[in-house]
Amino acid sequence: MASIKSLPFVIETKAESSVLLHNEIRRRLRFPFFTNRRRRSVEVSLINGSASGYSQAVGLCSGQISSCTRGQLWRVKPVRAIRKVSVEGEDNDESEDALQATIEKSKKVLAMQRDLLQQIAERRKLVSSITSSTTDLEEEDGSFEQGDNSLSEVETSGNNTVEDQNASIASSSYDHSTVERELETIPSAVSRGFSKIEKEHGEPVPLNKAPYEVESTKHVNKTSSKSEWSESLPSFISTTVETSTLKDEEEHVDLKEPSLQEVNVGATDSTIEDIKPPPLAGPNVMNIILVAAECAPWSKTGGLGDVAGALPKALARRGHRVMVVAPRYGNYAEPQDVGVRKVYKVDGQDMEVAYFLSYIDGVDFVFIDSPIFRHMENNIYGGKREDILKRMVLFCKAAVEVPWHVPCGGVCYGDGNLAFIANDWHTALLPVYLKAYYRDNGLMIYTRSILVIHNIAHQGRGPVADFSFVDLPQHYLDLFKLYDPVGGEHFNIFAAGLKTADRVVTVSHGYAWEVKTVEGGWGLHGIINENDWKLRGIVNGIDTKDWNPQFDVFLRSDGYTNYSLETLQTGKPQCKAALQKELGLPIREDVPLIGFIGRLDEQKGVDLIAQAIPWMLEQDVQLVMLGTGRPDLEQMLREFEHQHRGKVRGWVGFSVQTAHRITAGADILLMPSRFEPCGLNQLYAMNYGTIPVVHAVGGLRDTVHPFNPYEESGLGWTFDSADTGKLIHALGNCIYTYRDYKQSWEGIQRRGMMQDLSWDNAAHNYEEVLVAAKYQW
Ligand SMILES: Nc1ncnc2c1ncn2[C@@H]1O[C@H](COP(=O)(O)OP(=O)(O)O[C@H]2O[C@H](CO)[C@@H](O)[C@H](O)[C@H]2O)[C@@H](O)[C@H]1O
Repeated sequence: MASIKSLPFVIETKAESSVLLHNEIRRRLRFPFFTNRRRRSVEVSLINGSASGYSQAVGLCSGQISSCTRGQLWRVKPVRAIRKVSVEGEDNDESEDALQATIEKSKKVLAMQRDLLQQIAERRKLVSSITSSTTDLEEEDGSFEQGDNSLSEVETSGNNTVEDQNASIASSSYDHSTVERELETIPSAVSRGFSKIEKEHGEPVPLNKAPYEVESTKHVNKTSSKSEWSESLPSFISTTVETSTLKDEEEHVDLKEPSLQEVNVGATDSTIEDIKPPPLAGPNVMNIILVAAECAPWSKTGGLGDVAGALPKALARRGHRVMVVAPRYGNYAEPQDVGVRKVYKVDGQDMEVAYFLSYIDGVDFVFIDSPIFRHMENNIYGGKREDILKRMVLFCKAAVEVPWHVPCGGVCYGDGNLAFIANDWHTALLPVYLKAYYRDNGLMIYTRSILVIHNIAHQGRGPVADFSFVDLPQHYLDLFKLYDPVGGEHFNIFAAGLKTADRVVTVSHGYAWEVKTVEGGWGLHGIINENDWKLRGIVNGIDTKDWNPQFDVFLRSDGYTNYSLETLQTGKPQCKAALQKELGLPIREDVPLIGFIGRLDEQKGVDLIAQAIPWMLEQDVQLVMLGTGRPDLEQMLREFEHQHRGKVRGWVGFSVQTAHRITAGADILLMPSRFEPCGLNQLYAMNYGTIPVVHAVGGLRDTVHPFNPYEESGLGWTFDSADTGKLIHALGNCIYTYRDYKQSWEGIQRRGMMQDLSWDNAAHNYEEVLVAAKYQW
């Protein structure tokens, strides 16, 4: 059986009209689903005559071509393979040239169609998201603060699946005339297909798993299934033991999930196949597993949680099969126990893990459950050094094997065409385990690992003796050993991860440069420079659904309001008044309200704000600071508030709702970070029409272009060194513009809000890195 999915082809024919052409094609290609309903499986049009006397037609084939013999496929040449296919009975340069010209022409036409489709799909996405947000508005009453790991929030996201499918039609290359029809029918077609499978198999089969993907995954899974080689497992892997009381996971699949055959039958349902557009990632489609110690909205201490919650969805929108693996710190409402149990050895002790799964917005969210993670959501990186280390060891050991053990939509990911994305030192052991336990032993040989640096200041350092915790062959010790003047000779997990990962990404271009310097590399600059060839900076995006003033669920009560570019002039002042009221500050529209949100530590430059406060108090401004962290800085916040109640609020705590409300209600966001790998708050701020004043480092320099009053360009104010005087200078200019140059101010706001800050660009760049890793040996 030859299978071609939405593949452009060129066919040569003597048919003189499109009716005859269609008839000929129907005769030549026997389509199993070529019924009236699926007539558009083949779209063809006559293009021109060729030297051989044949006419040429270009078209798109989006069905499965079955039972094709060479004879039946005579003169049908997939465009991509055109150079390789020799046409029987014809070896003519001239006709090859003509054919080539036709291909080029058809490519251009297809590209134009794709652009058009993209525009249509984006508009439809916008319309449907506005509709869904209106619905949400009526239904929504949840809050992150109570029941933080909000079911309501996640359910809201879950609703987007259909929209996302709809949006990704952008990449479809159907005939233009069919586009409108396609778009009209998609939502209902999707939901029909979805509910049909759900009904048949009890559990939804993810829509992004096309039949051929399921089939190939099945194959991968079969060929790389652990059970096939478990007889000869090296001793260090055999620490993975299944508990005797538990069912084999294959049995579990049989009982709870549809069988592979059933999945195939269901998934090849013509309705679903009909609406499945080709993935944006094209032939680069991969299985991707992002592994992180936190993942919003379930767990979050900072930007890493936001990234783990949002980047995977953008990768899934490109057509990849994507999973996130995070520890299960609490009793999350949505993820369900998949019934699989495994045991891993950590520091000589057997530890059992369970897996909880939830499929949201095209992503499989898998949570690893173990007593050592439970109730740690407010203390993810807390406790004794050895205890943190043990948690990360267990997490990484279990995460590497998730693609073998956790059936998602009925089918495990398997280890072919697979890449892990590990994040920061907490999961930097994953690339090391992947190499030491598996690839060094001929297992998972097609699996790759990317390590993302979100913050190199935290490295998982300890005494060299800590090596005993990570349970690796002795010759791996050198990977972890690092000497620097501060720590002396020590054990360094980030160092080992950076050396072992196939590729390294950091979260902005500026920071990619900084980590190679003595000042920015925090002792790891040497290793990073040695591995410069595999380092790339990719600026973070933002979740434009969660962090969007138009849809923000935290702006729907207490006097706040949703607003957009069109309603900026009324909506934002309303949010400002609501914030002033909520915090007990004088409600004044004319006073510049300055916000700060972030961890209270050295990195965020809170001390610079502290030094600037006497100056600020001389101005007619209000200052609101939200953060947790170093006890002395927390105390400082409380004292500021206590001493200057009419002007300053210092909110010590972690409140997602308050963070959203400050972002909406403030006029100015202050980020005097000493270093900032990317920074998300300035991106959120710009999306809300709040003007950032930042120290131009790392991602802040990449993303906040300074205001130029002569050209009326730029997005905020920057200062070039972590110095209180410079901060005051920049903030002073900002306040001056706020007061005296209203039009310029509005221009900055509007430019900020009009940027495309979504994850889509970043996801495309990550894809390039993943593909580079895939083909690297
Ligand atoms: N008290 C509080 N209450 C509620 N919410 C709070 C809060 N304190 C912080 N937050 C939230 O946590 C996130 C912080 O993200 P950042 O990117 O600014 O910093 P962080 O240093 O944690 O991340 C690291 O990783 C990210 C992701 O790559 C990089 O952008 C960054 O530069 C790097 O330091 C934001 O969503 C913010 O609103």
